Amino acid sequence: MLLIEGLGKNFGPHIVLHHVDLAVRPGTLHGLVGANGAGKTTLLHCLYGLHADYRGIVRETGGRGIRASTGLLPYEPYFYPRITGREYVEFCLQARGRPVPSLTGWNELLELPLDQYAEDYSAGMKKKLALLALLVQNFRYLILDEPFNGLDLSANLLLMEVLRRLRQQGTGILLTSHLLGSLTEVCDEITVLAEGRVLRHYPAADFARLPTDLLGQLHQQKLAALATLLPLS
Ligand SMILES: Nc1ncnc2c1ncn2[C@@H]1O[C@H](COP(=O)(O)OP(=O)(O)OP(=O)(O)O)[C@@H](O)[C@H]1O
Repeated sequence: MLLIEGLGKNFGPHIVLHHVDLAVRPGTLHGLVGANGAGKTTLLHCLYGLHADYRGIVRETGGRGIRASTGLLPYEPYFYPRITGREYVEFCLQARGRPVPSLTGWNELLELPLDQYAEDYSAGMKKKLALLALLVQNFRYLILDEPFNGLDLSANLLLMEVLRRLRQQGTGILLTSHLLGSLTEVCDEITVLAEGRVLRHYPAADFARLPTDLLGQLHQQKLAALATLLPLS
């Protein structure tokens, strides 16, 4: 299990995360939602070890360490100039000392032009390429920052099915998204983050309440302003 206990993080004087607790269990899909700037990406980066200067505890309970067992899909994957898609995946595997398997099977699904330069890919193709580099590695845990963002409709549906099957195989997945419907479709639990604090953890049985809760809790002031701008007749 990936465990976050009492996580706090500042950027200078700005407190971005306040004592956050969260668990990613094997064989479960855990969604993380929150407004722009709520601290989702910062939380994922602390969990993966991209920030070291946080408070609290972040650990993998199996003893293998988070980096060894976890793959991260960044919000905006970066690709070095003048490397092809295939070379990018090979680089990711070699950096971890892993053998490079055939990419054919997964790429029949993702349909990427692997011998073209990755920097010339569209935004959606770049996301698929970063996903491909994760999918060929059989991680025990995946941390996915906005995985649906930029993907077309069929790729989104395909990704949801991939996530369901990974869960079935025991992979623990933490993912952020602004697409609440996609999260409620696939997740086992959803955590709502607001201004760096956990507002509430929702088990699947409570998902039906999420849209109303989010509108009420996160946007009370905005709903009042909207009532002035567009009053209900
Ligand atoms: N490197 C940084 N230096 C200073 N402030 C930062 C840095 N990274 C993030 N922040 C601030 O931390 C806060 C949380 O940012 P974060 O990217 O974690 O939010 P988010 O919930 O992922 O937002 P979004 O939904 O827009 O992606 C924001 O106020 C942001 O400006």
